[in-house]
Amino acid sequence: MLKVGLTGGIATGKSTVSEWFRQKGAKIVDADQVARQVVEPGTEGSRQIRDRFGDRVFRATGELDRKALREWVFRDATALKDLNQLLHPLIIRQMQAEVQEALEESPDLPVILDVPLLIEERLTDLVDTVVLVYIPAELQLKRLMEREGISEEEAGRMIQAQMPIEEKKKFADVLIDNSGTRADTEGQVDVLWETLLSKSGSNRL
Ligand SMILES: CC(C)(COP(=O)(O)OP(=O)(O)OC[C@H]1O[C@@H](n2cnc3c(N)ncnc32)[C@H](O)[C@@H]1OP(=O)(O)O)[C@@H](O)C(=O)NCCC(=O)NCCS
Ligand SMILES: Nc1ncnc2c1ncn2[C@@H]1O[C@H](COP(=O)(O)OP(=O)(O)O)[C@@H](O)[C@H]1O
Repeated sequence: MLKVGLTGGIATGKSTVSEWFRQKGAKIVDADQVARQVVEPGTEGSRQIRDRFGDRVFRATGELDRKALREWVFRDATALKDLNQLLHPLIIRQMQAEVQEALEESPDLPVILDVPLLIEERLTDLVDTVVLVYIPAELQLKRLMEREGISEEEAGRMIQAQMPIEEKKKFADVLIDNSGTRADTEGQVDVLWETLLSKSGSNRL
C-alpha cells in the first residue's frame, strides 16, 4: 500500500506523467477531476460557490462557468482564498474516499494522487512519498501559454498563485525532470515505477 503524491507547478507535466503511470496500471486520483465533481449542478460545492460568487459564474444550465471563475480568482487573491476555503475540504474528503477505494481494489499497486497544490495546502502528510514534476520557471511559462493559448500576463498570474517551482523542490522526495523530450521523461517514469512497485509490496518485479 503506497500513496504517492504527484505534484509540480501548473503546466510542468503532471498530467503527462500521471497518464504514463496509469498505463502501467497505477490507480490515479486526480485532484482537478475531483474539483470538477464537487461543483457539479446540485452539489453542496455548487451551492456554496453561488452563495459567495453569485449567478455570474454560472451558466443558464446550472453548470459552473469555469472560465469566468478562473478569470476572477486569478486576479483577486481574496476571491481565490475564499474559493480554496470552500472547495478544499470537499475535494480532500472525496480524494480520501477514492484513495481508500483504490487501495481496497488493488492493495499491491501504488496509488498516485495527482494534486497541483499538494505542497501549498500541506497535504504531504496524506502521502508516503512526494514526486515533483519539475521544469524551470521560464519553460513553465512558455508551456502554459502554449497549452492554454493565453497571454504571458495571464499565464504569469496563474503561476504566481502557486508556490514557485524552485521552492517546491525542497519538499520533494523524488524529482522528475520534464525539461527534455517526452521520451527522456518517460524513461525516468519507468525507473521510478519499478521502485514504487517494490515499495508497495508487489511481487510483480
Ligand atoms: C479556478 C477554476 C474554476 C478554473 O477552472 P479551469 O479553467 O477548468 O482550470 P483547471 O481546473 O483545469 O485548473 C488549471 C490549473 O490551475 C491551477 N489551479 C487550479 N486551482 C488553483 C488554485 N486554487 N490555486 C492555484 N492554482 C490553481 C492548477 O495548477 C490546475 O491544474 P494543472 O496544474 O493540472 O494544469 C478551477 O481550477 C477550480 O475550481 N479551482 C479551485 C479548486 C482547486 O484548488 N483545484 C486544484 C486542485 S486541489
Ligand atoms: N517533455 C515535454 N516536452 C514538450 N512538451 C511537453 C512535455 N511534457 C508536457 N508537455 C506539454 O506541456 C503542457 C503541460 O503539460 P501537462 O501534463 O498538461 O502539465 P500539468 O498537468 O502539470 O499542468 C502540455 O501542453 C503538454 O503537452
